[in-house]
Amino acid sequence: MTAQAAAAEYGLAELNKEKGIGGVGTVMHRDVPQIDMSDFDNRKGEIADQLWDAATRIGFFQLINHGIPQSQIDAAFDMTAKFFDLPEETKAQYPLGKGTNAGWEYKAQVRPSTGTADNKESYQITTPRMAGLWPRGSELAGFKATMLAFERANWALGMQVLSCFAMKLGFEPDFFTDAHDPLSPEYQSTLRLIHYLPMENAKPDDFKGWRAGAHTDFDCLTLLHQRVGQGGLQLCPGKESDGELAWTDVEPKAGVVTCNIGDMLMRWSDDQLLSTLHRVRMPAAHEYLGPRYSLPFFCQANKDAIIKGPGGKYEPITAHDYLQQRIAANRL
Ligand SMILES: O=C(O)CCC(=O)C(=O)O
Ligand SMILES: [Fe+2]
Repeated sequence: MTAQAAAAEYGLAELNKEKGIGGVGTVMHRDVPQIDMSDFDNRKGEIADQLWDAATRIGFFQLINHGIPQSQIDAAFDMTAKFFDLPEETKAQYPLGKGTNAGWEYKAQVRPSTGTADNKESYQITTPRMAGLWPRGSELAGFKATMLAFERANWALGMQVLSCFAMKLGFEPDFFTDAHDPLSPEYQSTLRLIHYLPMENAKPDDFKGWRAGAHTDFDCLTLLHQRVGQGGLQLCPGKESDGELAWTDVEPKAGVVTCNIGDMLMRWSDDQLLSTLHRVRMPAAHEYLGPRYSLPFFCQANKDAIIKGPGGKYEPITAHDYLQQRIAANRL
């Protein structure tokens, strides 16, 4: 089989797993490990052990003492709310280009698991592709500076986590940092601002959909910022299962950054690190019905990085080819 045919087959297998998982399922409690990142340089061995344990068992973990100041996270959320409050005509000047992960979309992301669009709008920041896509200072002062600084803070934290996985996988400590070099034109890590629409005036039928349908992330590692009181994220390990899926709530907590492994790192680790299925459910009628904001940062290896696991389980593929397959499938 050619490398291309093997890649196509792999992509299809991934997608087939995502079909038929759009059902409601049941809910159960599972522990999401918390990992203390303080004194990172001295405690790196211990932190790497904990990250490895979490990532090989459940694929999700929450970082505490992670070094991104709460004031910076709050400022990013404030700017996010202001951005989505802009008039539609203003936001429409900065549209998401197909397959670029840069710009604004409104109810455009269709998940293979549900076949319908997520009930949200989002704005993607992928730094080399932002020409003409930033709101002007006269439209939203301070937005660009706040978001660029926040993007870089997330990148740095993501690279600390990835350096632990590099160590465990037998790569050089900066192996993933080089593969996510932000100064390269091939850089494709993305900060996404998400606004899930308020449900106060929603019709009963609207509650039947999903804020974000079940999916796994395409990237290596996702760092997710959530607001306390704006829950709804649920995870479900073991996406192979064909019975009814059991989902676990991941409650937003003060001071934590919730992380999950994506498909790219799962492949890069020869399937040792788990990319776990997750979704954002609608609130129930008695719960908080206001808007929900979240800020995921996707560590996606640069386009020219070659994804090749230490044990060679899969054919090498560039991160570009790998991502294009997945983005095309989600029709975004
Ligand atoms: O908004 C959230 O809590 C999760 C978002 C998410 O899973 C994604 O954008 O991939
Ligand atoms: Fe996700």
